[in-house]
Amino acid sequence: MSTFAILPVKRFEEAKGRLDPGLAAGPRRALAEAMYVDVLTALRRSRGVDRVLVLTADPGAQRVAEGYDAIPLDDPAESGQNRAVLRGVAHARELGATRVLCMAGDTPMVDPAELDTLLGRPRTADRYVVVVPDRHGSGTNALLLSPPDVLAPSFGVDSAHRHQVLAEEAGVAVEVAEVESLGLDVDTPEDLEALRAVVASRRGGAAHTRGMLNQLMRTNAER
Ligand SMILES: Nc1nc2c(ncn2[C@@H]2O[C@H](COP(=O)(O)OP(=O)(O)OP(=O)(O)O)[C@@H](O)[C@H]2O)c(=O)[nH]1
Ligand SMILES: C=C(OP(=O)(O)O)C(=O)O
Repeated sequence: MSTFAILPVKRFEEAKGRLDPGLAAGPRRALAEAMYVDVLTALRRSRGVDRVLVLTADPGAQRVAEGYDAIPLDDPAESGQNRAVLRGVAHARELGATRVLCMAGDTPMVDPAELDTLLGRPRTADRYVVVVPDRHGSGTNALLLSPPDVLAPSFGVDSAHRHQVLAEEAGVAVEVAEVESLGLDVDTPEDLEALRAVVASRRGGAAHTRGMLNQLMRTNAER
């Protein structure tokens, strides 16, 4: 079995638009980059992930991917998460992947040990879909596909339910797996407050995001 992680990353200067105007453009960009590096770090530390494909048109994100032994793939179209993920899935199949873990770059708390538990869980079927919902139970923060083309990812509003319906319509076993460290994706100001709270409540995890938020607090305090 060969598990590839597929990580789509929007250009940092275009990312996290829903955090505007609460967070200025500079900190928004820095947050997007810090969260990406934390997700990439967790993927590289996960024993269950064999390779990481990063789909991005951002030159900085491409360079960081290489530094983490991930494979950067350009995304000239920049036509949304689903199209980017589909390109990554196709490339993963060419490289021999037998399943793919479709991730997002805005889940900085992700814990590699929890990824290993998710990926290592014995499954009787060869063809299956695992949906990891967000903390509201409506979004999809990770999608495990075996084989990689078992289902066309359909990220977006209410995607957790949609992915389950698509799997059922395809006659494929589907599992909804809550993963505590994958519950929080940072899209809205409310998500950002939740992130600040969870970072403050723990000593470890999300090192780059933690550092960026601490720097932001210091900068604001100096004003
Ligand atoms: N490569 C690539 N990644 C994308 C694209 N659109 C979104 N993503 C990534 O897909 C994941 C989920 O996207 P969103 O939650 O919508 O992130 P976002 O677009 O920065 O947030 P908003 O600007 O608020 O929509 C994140 O990792 C994004 O970086 C795209 O067109 N190309
Ligand atoms: C992409 C998704 O949501 P968001 O845009 O809120 O990250 C999703 O949950 O499928």
